Amino acid sequence: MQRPPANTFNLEYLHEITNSLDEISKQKLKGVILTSAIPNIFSAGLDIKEFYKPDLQRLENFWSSVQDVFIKLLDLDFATAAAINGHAPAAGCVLSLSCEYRAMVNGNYKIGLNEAALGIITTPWIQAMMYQVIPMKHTETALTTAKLFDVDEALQIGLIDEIASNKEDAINRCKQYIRKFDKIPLHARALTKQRMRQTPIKILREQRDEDIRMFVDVVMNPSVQDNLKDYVEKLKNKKKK
Ligand SMILES: CCCCCCCCCCCC/C=C/CC(=O)SCCNC(=O)CCNC(=O)[C@H](O)C(C)(C)COP(=O)(O)OP(=O)(O)OC[C@H]1O[C@@H](n2cnc3c(N)ncnc32)[C@H](O)[C@@H]1OP(=O)(O)O
Repeated sequence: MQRPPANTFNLEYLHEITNSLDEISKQKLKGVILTSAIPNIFSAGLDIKEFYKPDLQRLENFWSSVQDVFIKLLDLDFATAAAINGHAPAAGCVLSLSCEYRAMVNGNYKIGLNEAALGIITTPWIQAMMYQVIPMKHTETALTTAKLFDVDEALQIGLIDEIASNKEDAINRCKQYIRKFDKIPLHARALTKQRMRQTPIKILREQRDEDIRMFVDVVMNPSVQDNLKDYVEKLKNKKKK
């Protein structure tokens, strides 16, 4: 990913990603490794500008595109791994959770789902995605407290699989993970993966329209807009301090 300054996902970038995923899903690949070309930030999540004072039609398109990317990522037949070379809050964390394996570079980085702090509620398919990776009890506490974990904590609860010393090491660990499937028939691997991951996809497919309506309602709520205003200001003012 290379969308400076923080690899955030806006509508146009989500479309680009959708096209890339469509393209790579036609190829016979062994696996894909997601990482960031931006030092110290894997992804800062969804672009907050998309939901602060939004245009309604664009907001609906935006959330629909988020849903598309999520389904396409989870549905990829081949192995997916994340070399997390920096902060991975919110959708950055979801992106890594949608992969089968995660190696995170050691450093003063945070990973987790902090939506509640912004007044946004995590949707059931994201919750399901998270409790497929870490136990339900940890998921509930993490989501309700908007917890961002440091690297050691993330390893301890299983949010990441390994700690790497740097980006190259993280990528090599991802490659080693993907090589584990060299001798496994592709079809059997793909179907097993699909079945293991069907819960979040099923939840989302069954309620896509309702999910968009709920997201729009939450985002347009005046108190959420007030929260977002403060949050955007805080991010802007960080550099001035
Ligand atoms: C393959 C792709 C798939 C993608 C989608 C998958 C499906 C996902 C679905 C899941 C949906 C779940 C819902 C998620 C909701 C969200 O994601 S809301 C976003 C929440 N994000 C945050 O709260 C993170 C906010 N940012 C930070 O905390 C920090 O920026 C950082 C810790 C990440 C990095 O800190 P630092 O290195 O000090 O950089 P900064 O100076 O803070 O930031 C640099 C630059 O980026 C701007 N920025 C940062 N984050 C965002 C953001 N989320 N949106 C918009 N802009 C952001 C920040 O303002 C700075 O801008 P300037 O340089 O000042 O212009």
